Amino acid sequence: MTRDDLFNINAGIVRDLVSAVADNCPGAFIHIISNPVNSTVPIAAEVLKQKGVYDPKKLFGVTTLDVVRANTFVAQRKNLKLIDVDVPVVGGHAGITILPLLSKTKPSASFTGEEIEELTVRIQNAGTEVVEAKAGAGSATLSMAYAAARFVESSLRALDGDGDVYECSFVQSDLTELPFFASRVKLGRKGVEALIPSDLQGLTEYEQKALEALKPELKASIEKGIAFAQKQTVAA
Ligand SMILES: NC(=O)C1=CN([C@@H]2O[C@H](COP(=O)(O)OP(=O)(O)OC[C@H]3O[C@@H](n4cnc5c(N)ncnc54)[C@H](O)[C@@H]3O)[C@@H](O)[C@H]2O)C=CC1
Ligand SMILES: O=C([O-])CC(=O)C(=O)O
Repeated sequence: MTRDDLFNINAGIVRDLVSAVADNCPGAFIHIISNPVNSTVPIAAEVLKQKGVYDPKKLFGVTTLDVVRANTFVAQRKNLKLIDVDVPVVGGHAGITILPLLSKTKPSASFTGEEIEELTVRIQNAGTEVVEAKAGAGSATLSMAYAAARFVESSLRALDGDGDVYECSFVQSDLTELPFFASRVKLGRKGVEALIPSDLQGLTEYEQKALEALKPELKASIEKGIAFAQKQTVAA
């Protein structure tokens, strides 16, 4: 089962839950973790638009687990302290749409071409690895909970006025030609305060190619979500 197979079940669940959020707490930060995130976030956006309460700064797809995995695998490979490692992961949250930018790893680390290929594929497939290992009994559970807790805590710090909160998230974006894109964002009291474009500048040839390669799949997933939501009329 892929994240996209979950579309038929989760699209309706996300539509209904977000519709309830729109009615009851329209100003809330909304964190969408249900898969396929690449489609469920656009569904949520459409529902909120239909309800007249869409604030793109407050709608987030939770891709934190991709960063957690990237940091972990890089720390293991390079014998670094996990707490020090930070790898931005951009694009989306499925297969090749997950693009770890290893050249932007902090602290700076060098990788052979082979290591880049191996780590990139491992990070992209880590969720599927767990889904297959559990064979129908669900997906990554504890690591998802950890990632969700981290993102929520960051959101709470931002709401509390901390001026130094950055996370990667799948949000409405103008960093590429796609309407939604995961990148590092600065969080503030009102939600997304700024998208951070610098991670996408000065990419290696490998990353640039991977970025172009992921766009058609990500675009199709976004459009699938929008089409689903536009076919339905949410009760006003
Ligand atoms: N974004 C991310 O990093 C990750 C996302 N996921 C996604 O999180 C979701 C949950 O995954 P698991 O916990 O493994 O699934 P699961 O099948 O173990 O749990 C799903 C839960 O949702 C409940 N549920 C079903 N219909 C519902 C409804 N209409 N309203 C409210 N709750 C409902 C079920 O009772 C069940 O407790 C999946 O969509 C999965 O793909 C999982 C791992 C990582
Ligand atoms: O692959 C899945 O359905 C679960 C998931 O999103 C992840 O573990 O990243």
